[in-house]
Amino acid sequence: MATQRLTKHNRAMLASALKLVNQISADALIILLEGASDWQRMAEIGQEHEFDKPFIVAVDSVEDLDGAAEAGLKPLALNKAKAPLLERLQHALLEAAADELIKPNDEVVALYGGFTAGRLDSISHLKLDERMRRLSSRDLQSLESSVPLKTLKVVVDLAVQIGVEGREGKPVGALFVVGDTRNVLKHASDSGVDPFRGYNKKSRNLLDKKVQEDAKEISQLDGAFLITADGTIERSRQMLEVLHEDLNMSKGLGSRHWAAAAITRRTKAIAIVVSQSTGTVRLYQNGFLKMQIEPMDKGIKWQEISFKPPSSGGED
Ligand SMILES: Nc1ncnc2c1ncn2[C@@H]1O[C@H](COP(=O)(O)OP(=O)(O)OP(=O)(O)O)[C@@H](O)[C@H]1O
Repeated sequence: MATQRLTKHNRAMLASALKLVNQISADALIILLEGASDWQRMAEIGQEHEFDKPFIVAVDSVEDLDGAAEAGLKPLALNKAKAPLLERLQHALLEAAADELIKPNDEVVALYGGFTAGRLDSISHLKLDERMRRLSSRDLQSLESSVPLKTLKVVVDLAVQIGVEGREGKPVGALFVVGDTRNVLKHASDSGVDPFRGYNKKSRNLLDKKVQEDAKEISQLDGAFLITADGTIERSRQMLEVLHEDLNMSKGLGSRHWAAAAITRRTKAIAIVVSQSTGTVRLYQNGFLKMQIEPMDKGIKWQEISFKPPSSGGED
């Protein structure tokens, strides 16, 4: 377990950051830490400054956050231990937005160690822009699907990772069809040996990090993943056979994207596709493109597509 001591220096920096939030009427404080800290003492320093805004503490591992919520802080697990500082900071903001701790256009004060290990030596005043909206789980909620938000977020995050990282230095595409699995199965057939078949449900659940890593490996193979609403991989390597005739798709999208849109037209499933050529993640529902996420350098940006019903012969 990693720790970060609340030294005299770190306490003084925390006090300055809290004062700054109050002085400039910022909306939240986010502290990037190297590990577990004295959460109780931190919360007390907050109280001493009459701090009543979101007090977010971000560390890499969820175990290090034990007791933070109980102390009245807002814990965030980043799982980004080896990433450069800016990426971790960006990720923390994105996660905080996704958890709706901060909002688009909010002003946030960030406290972190930029130069020396163990020392909170830097304070930034950040103005969030509209881009944050793209990360809100509200976008996923607005889909009004019977698939729980938790499952959708996990699959979208996994798809984004596949799009950004690829596999063994090569770009990889993927297709996840989530929910309404009974009906989706009527349009699916094996495209090869399914490596998940025969395993118990627990070892096929995408909420488990290990299973996510397995899915990344298998995404190199042809075909789609069929995921139940609770996140279980019901099948992988599935070829979907669905009629495309009443779909309007952007030019340049190939058969994987057509299959994704088409299956959501015929069933209540949501399809999440990673394009092998661009790393872009697209989410389809009812045959329509509902969300598009572009990979940007190492970070991610969410981009909401405004919903436009197709006109005859037009494009989506
Ligand atoms: N009907 C389908 N069901 C499941 N998977 C499919 C289907 N059609 C294509 N795929 C998968 O998509 C892969 C790429 O196909 P294609 O290049 O036509 O898709 P694309 O939409 O252009 O996607 P990309 O942007 O990733 O290239 C195929 O090798 C196959 O694994």
